[in-house]
Amino acid sequence: MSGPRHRNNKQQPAKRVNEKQLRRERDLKDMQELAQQIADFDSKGVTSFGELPISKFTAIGLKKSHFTTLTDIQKASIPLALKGRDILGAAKTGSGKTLAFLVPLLETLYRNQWTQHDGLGALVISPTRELAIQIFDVLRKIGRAHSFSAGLVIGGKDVQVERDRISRLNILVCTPGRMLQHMDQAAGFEMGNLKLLVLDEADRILDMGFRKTIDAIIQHLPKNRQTLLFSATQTKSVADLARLSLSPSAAEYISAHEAASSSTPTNLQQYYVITPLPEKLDTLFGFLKTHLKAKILVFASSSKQIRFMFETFKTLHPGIPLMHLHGRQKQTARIEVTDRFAESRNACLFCTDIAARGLDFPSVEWVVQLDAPEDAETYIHRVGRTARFDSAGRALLFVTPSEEKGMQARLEAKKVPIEKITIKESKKRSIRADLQALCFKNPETKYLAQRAFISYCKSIFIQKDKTVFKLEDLPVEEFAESLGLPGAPRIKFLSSQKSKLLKNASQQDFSDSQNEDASGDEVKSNVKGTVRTKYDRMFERQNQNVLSQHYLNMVKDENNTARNAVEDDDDGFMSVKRRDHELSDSNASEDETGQGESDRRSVPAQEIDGMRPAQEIDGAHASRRQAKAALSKKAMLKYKSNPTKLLFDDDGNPHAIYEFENEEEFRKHGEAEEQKAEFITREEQRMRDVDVVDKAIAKEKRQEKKRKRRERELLTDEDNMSEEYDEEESGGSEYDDVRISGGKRKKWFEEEGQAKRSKANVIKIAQPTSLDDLEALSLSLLNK
Ligand SMILES: Nc1ncnc2c1ncn2[C@@H]1O[C@H](COP(=O)(O)OP(=O)(O)OP(=O)(O)O)[C@@H](O)[C@H]1O
Repeated sequence: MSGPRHRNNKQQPAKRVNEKQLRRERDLKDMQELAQQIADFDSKGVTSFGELPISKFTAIGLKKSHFTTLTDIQKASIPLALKGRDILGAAKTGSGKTLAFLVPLLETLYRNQWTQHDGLGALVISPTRELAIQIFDVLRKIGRAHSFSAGLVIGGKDVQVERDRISRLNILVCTPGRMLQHMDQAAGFEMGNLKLLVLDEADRILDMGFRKTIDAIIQHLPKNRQTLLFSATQTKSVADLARLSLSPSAAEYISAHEAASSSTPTNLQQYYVITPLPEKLDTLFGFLKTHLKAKILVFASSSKQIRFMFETFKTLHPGIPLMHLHGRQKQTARIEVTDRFAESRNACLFCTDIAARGLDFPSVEWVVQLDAPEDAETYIHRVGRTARFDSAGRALLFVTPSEEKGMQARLEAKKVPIEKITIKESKKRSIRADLQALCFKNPETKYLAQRAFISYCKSIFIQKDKTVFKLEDLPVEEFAESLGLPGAPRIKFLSSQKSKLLKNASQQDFSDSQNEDASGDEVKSNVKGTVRTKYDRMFERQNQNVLSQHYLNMVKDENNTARNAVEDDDDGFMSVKRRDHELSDSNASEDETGQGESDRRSVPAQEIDGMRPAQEIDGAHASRRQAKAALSKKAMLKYKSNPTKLLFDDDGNPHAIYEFENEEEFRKHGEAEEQKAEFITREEQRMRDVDVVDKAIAKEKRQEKKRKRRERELLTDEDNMSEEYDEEESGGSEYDDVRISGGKRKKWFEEEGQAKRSKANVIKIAQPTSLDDLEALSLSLLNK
């Protein structure tokens, strides 16, 4: 080894120690200065991040991410949070709450000189995976100059891999369920040092669905931490705050827009339209057809409806790229869809409420709520996916006639300015016949339609607000028809709690009782996973050649995917029994409730338009198991005599099998085998003839329907053409929306009363040119 090198080696560590020492002293000095600046800081008149007493590392991250000016909630909450106060922050959707908690988070760890060896310093909890991912992305951007380690704990990934990394991280962004799993299972996962807890969408996290999980997580956390709660619809519940060890008197309640006249963004235009349930899909399809260049989010109440709409609309090609997002998808699919929609310029995303909160998709123009939200808070979050930060947006809510009054009152009470509109007849598209054809051709589609039907009914059944959502008002037969089904599937409400209620109560009492009853979540968990219908079993069988691989994958996906706590689940809650076709499978004749078809008939059930709440089989004292045993097929056999085979004649009268002819007479006609062959040929021919006649009748009916539809369209087109022309002449309206070639704007909907006004006292008649036209004209005049 050479001398000089040896000398260098000795000098370098000493120099390094010196440098480290100097840096530490410098950092300490910076930190003390920063602490002093924070203590002295007066937030009045502050407008930019540059004026805040924050570290240069956070300042670099903010600058590189192009954040310079503070939003209202950031101005109001960041200075207080930097001083170490607990915050309950409420501000409109899209107003920048994420930075309002992420900036103080980074600063807290920085001022505490947090290192890898200090373990977990900050925990951010989000109600959905998508939102957690988004928060994590923002954290990475603005925290890029810091040296903290951060991780995302959201499920859908290998637990072991997460577990190995989790204990080395300083910041975690998580969803409640997965976080608790790690807390309970990861040995050496220490949270005793935690300095800061953030609950984004706090009201959602603290509500029924997550209550137990959050309580369990909080038990693992130290009490002397700082807590920040943010949401567009904030909780002020003292009980909630006590659970988080927040004292309402000590915590700062910041409502950035409390004095505002509306609780939704000012640059958001909001409309509602009364749409009877059976017309919803037609109306939506018409809407999409007239907004092909827009970026649209469509909310429905369950993943089954989303899947049905997505699969069928995809086949019907409205002309806009379609995507779907719900909690039953695999995590990779969810991420892929979210990214794809974020990047799209024009697309329609069908989604459940997993996309209702916090998601920051750029440039969404329309939020359409196909199904009314469960409450005004959910409405506010859903519409908040558009008109974010300083951009504009529009929202359209579909309400059924029976929901209108209640929903309007709820929204008014929450300061939501919403305007009623009606849809122009000419812009409606009926897809009912197409859906019927799809269901008829494709058992998978029919199955999806049935599931969509059930889950919609269930969503109404479990709604807490019974003044808005009335199960008994659902036009079930028409609704089923609108989905392409030949009849309404019968639905049984299987919860024993409900059936006990039913036994003693009238239908009205039953509805009322739901208000006091446990939440939907509890209803779900009572019976979750316990009931499979014969159809479920049929579709699960792998050798079913009616099933495509595509459908099998869908079923598999459904079973494999980790269930999101926010998501719907009608498995085990209601069962479906198709009226239109029975399966001969002997297994299939009994569903998992133990009630076969005959038994079901013996149950005195109250039937509401196709929906049957089931009652306990044998009075209050018989247990389900006893009832099941008593009614099992085997048990029933002993009451039956030997079976007698019957034949039915053409008039439907039963005859014993040998009643028609004795053996001697029979043999006179020739050899049995020959007679059999003859009989088969004859019957086959007969079937073919009948088939030809049936097909001809069906074709005739179809043509007749088509002809009538064309006539109707012709008439309304004529009518609307002149109507549109009138509107154009009169200067159009603020709702003008769709540009057609040649620069003329077409309207998809019109103001309340507009249609009536323009049609009043005038019957516009197109010049009849053919016999068909004449017939259509006389029809229309008769109808006026
Ligand atoms: N100070 C700022 N300057 C510029 N853009 C900002 C600023 N703060 C936030 N934004 C942008 O505004 C949009 C909305 O922000 P953010 O997602 O934090 O809103 P939010 O209040 O959390 O909304 P929600 O209630 O829906 O969760 C984002 O695209 C974000 O990048």
